[in-house]
Amino acid sequence: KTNVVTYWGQGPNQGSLQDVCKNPNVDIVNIGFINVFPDQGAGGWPGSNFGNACGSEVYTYKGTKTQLYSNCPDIGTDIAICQQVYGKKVLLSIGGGYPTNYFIKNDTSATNFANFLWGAFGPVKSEWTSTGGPRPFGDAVVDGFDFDIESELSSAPVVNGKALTNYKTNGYVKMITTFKNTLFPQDAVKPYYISGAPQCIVPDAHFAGVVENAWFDFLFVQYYNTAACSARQAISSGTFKGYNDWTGVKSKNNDLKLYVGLPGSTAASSDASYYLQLSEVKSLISKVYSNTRFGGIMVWEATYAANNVICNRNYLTWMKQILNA
Ligand SMILES: CNC(=N)NC(=O)NC
Repeated sequence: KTNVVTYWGQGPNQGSLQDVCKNPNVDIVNIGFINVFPDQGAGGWPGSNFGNACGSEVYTYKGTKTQLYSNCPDIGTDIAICQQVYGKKVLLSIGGGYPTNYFIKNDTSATNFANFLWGAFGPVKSEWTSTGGPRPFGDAVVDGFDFDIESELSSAPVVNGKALTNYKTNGYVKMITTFKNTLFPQDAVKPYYISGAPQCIVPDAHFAGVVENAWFDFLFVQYYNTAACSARQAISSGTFKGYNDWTGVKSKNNDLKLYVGLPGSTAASSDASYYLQLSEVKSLISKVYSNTRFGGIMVWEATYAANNVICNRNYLTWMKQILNA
C-alpha cells in the first residue's frame, strides 16, 4: 500500500543503481531494459540497453555479435548491494519504449526467452555458464521480471508466410507461466515476482487476455502518455477513471496489486502536463488509498525523479511521504 517503485537504466547522464537504492523511501527498482527480443535479435539472442551503465562491448555467439551488452561493470555489484544492504527488490524489465519492433513469434520462442533470462539473470547455474551462457550482471540474481511491453508495429509481422495476427499479445502468457510454474519453483532460496507496466487504457493493447490468464504480482500502470485515462485527466475531472477501470480487470492472482504510475518530472513524459505537483499527487492518492488492490506509486524514471528536488527532497522521497501521510 505504501510501496514506491522506480525504473532505473534509461536516465539521461544517470547515476548508479546503488545511488537509487540508497534512498530508504524506494522499495522496488526495475532495471530497464531488455529491449531486443530473441526473435528479432542478432544471433537469436535478446539485446539490452541500460544507458551509460554499460560500455560498448557485446557478447558474440557462434561468431555473431549479439545486441546483449557484456560490459556493465557496476550493475551486478549494485544489485547485490541493493538487495543485501538496502533490502530492495530488483526486477529486470523487458520491452520499454525504444525500439518498439519487438514481439514474440510463438510459444516455443516464449519458453526459450524465459529460459534464457532465467539462465542469464536468475540463479547462477553451472549448466548455463559452462555451455557459454552469459551472465551480464555476474552472480547477481534479480528478484523477478517486469513486462513493460510498448511495442508498436504498423502491421502484423509475417512469420513463415503467415501474418501473425495476435502479435501484440503473443507469447506473454506462455513466458510468464514458464517463469511462474517451471522456473521460479526451481529456486526455494527466495521469492520471485512478475510485474507489468501497461498503459492506463483498458484493455491495454498488449495485455488484453494476458492479465487474466497469467500471474502478475504487481501492475505498474502508466497514468501518463495516454490523455484519456491519465492522472492529469483524473485531477481535471475529479474522477480517477483510469484506476477504476483497472480494478475491474480480472486477474489470475486475486491479490494482484495495482500501482499508480507517474512521471518523475515534467521532462519524464511525452507532455509536461502529465506531471503532477505534490499537492495533486496527494489528492489523487486520497481517491485510491483505501482500495484493497492499491499497492503504491511507480515513478518513471529514477534519474528524472532524482533531478526533481522540491524543498531538499527528491520526488521519490516525496511519494513515500504522501503514502505515509
Ligand atoms: C515512453 N515509455 C515509457 N515512459 N515507459 C514507461 O514509463 N515504462 C514504465
